[in-house]
Amino acid sequence: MSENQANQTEQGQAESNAGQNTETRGFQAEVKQLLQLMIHSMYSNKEVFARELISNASDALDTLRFEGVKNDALFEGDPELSIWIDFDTDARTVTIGDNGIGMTREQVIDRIGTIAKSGTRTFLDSLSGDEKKDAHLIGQFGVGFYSAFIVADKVTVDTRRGGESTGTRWISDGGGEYTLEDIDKPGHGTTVTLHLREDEDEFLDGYRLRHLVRTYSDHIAFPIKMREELSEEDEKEGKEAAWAQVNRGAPLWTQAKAEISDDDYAEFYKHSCHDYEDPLTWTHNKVEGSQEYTSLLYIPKRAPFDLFDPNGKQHGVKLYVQRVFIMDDADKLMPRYLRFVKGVIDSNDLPLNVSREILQSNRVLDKIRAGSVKKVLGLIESMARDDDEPEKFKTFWKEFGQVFKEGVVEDAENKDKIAKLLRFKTTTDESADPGVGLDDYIARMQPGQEKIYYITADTLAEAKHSPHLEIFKKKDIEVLLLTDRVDEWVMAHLTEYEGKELSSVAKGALDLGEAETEEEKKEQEKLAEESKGLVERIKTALGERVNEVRVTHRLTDSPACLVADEHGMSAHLERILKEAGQAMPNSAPHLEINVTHPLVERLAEEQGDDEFEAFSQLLFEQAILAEGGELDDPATFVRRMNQMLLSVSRGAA
Ligand SMILES: Nc1ncnc2c1ncn2[C@@H]1O[C@H](COP(=O)(O)OP(=O)(O)OP(=O)(O)O)[C@@H](O)[C@H]1O
Repeated sequence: MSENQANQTEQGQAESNAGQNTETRGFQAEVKQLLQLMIHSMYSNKEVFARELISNASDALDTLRFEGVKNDALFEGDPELSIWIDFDTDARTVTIGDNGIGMTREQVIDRIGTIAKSGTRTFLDSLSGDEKKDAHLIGQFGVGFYSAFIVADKVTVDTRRGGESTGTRWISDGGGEYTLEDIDKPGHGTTVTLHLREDEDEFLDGYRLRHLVRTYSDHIAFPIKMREELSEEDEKEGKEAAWAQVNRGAPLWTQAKAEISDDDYAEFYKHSCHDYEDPLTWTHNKVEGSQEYTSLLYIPKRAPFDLFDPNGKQHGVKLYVQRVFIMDDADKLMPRYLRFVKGVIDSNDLPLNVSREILQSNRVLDKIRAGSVKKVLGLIESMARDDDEPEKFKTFWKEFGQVFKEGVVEDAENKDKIAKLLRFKTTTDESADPGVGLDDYIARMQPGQEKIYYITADTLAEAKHSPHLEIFKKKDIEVLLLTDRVDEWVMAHLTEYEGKELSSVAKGALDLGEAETEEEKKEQEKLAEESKGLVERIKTALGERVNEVRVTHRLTDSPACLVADEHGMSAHLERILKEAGQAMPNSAPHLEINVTHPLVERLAEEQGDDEFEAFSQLLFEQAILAEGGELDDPATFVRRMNQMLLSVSRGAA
């Protein structure tokens, strides 16, 4: 520890700048709310403050080391990077310091007076006030710096960015405001001083603090130093306690797997990935040969609240080169559909002064990324196969299934592997958790069935009750029920699996292949032949509203349904795109009629042209409604329906 560093543990050495430029500011409303929640709901986990503040210090050291490669002046001649922890029994304070990058005044305002994450307000509004549950939700968010207020009723941050002359002091009691003032700070970096709450004296104890560091921060890559305990004698003689390293200090991923316990892996994860819960699972690999890199990749237990926020910045996977942190821009290391993966990749092949521009298109990085994706897919596969711990895969699918599906579109190279891991609700097994896989579906296909059938809809109820499923129910053919928004998009790219075509039950002419007998096919042809006149009349009555009218064999109970073109957009997708504000050309659907249904038989007997037209329109419009669509002119539909009801009731009278 340098003298500069030691000085930083003492506050208030104001000289020329001290006390100038003082101002009081209010916290952003979200911060206030988060602080209150944190203090109340995290109390049973109050030790997290140490891990969070040490993590921040370690990140600041990482950043300095990265920026310092190009700008040596940032180190200010103090290249030995470390973190230190100290306490003062009389003042009742605990201090955590670092000689990292530090912050300018603007950065302090920006970073510890506001929450930069978008969607925070929505997140906070979703909190229930139920403490136990909220503690978990807070975990999703990442408790961060504010965890200091769990044990402190006042927090002082002294910070100076490397290369700047003036430092900044930030003080707050966690109420609604904080004050800022200029200070002279000899060493660059940050010290956070916690003025402990009344009952928190347990942290004014070297043994307790050392234990915390070893439990939670052992594998932080920088030395964490504390003053050694003095014997009574030494104390009497007024000896200065020496600083000594408390943590192991070697990055976890560089150690042999056999030496690392599950607890070590979990603690490292919580530290470096800013999570409050243990991870769901992980994979640790050392790759040697033409490429040399180590990856330690985790899948969290819970999706972050901003998983679907396009602007949401996830901590993601951090890239290190020869143990020096380079960046945590997850996009370069993981594809979007694996954006929930966290951890570390450490390459021996990239140059240390690698820039973001170089990383944009770099073959070494491309290979590392491809290798890491394979590892993650392997990890998910092993969860899916693991019959001893089925809960893990269920959790994975519940939290990340929707995002993972995007891989079918995004990652052509691994499409088949991804498809194998997809899980669906189906007509046969709606309660399967997390759902039915395509391999299981194929294994129980009906004799003669050649395709994998699916239906897309907004809700499970809508999918299950769709008239399109009637013939499938009759023939006991399983149909996948797809209700996620991404499903339409995913299925447009997943047209085949293991040589079997995937086919929408609401598109194209229905071909059940050999699942239909010759007799059934002949019967259908006969019905179609006999109904030619009726089909022609309906087509004339409906005009442009329909593309084609044909006799169906999909329906057993309903009189009619709509069908999209084989290669066209399904009505469901059209609706999604319209809702998203896209201009849609008006594509007329095909109307299929069930000529054995009493209503259609009755229609065939209708002699009056006006009545026939109104009846046909009704048939068409109820087919739109039955598949979850909206009518362009609902009032006219209601009028027609009422007229029909009246004439029926008059007829009955
Ligand atoms: N010791 C420090 N040195 C430099 N900057 C710091 C330090 N501590 C905090 N900061 C800055 O304040 C920001 C906010 O910290 P905070 O711990 O609340 O969130 P975080 O670390 O970004 O994410 P998380 O909420 O997941 O912990 C950090 O991103 C960092 O820019």
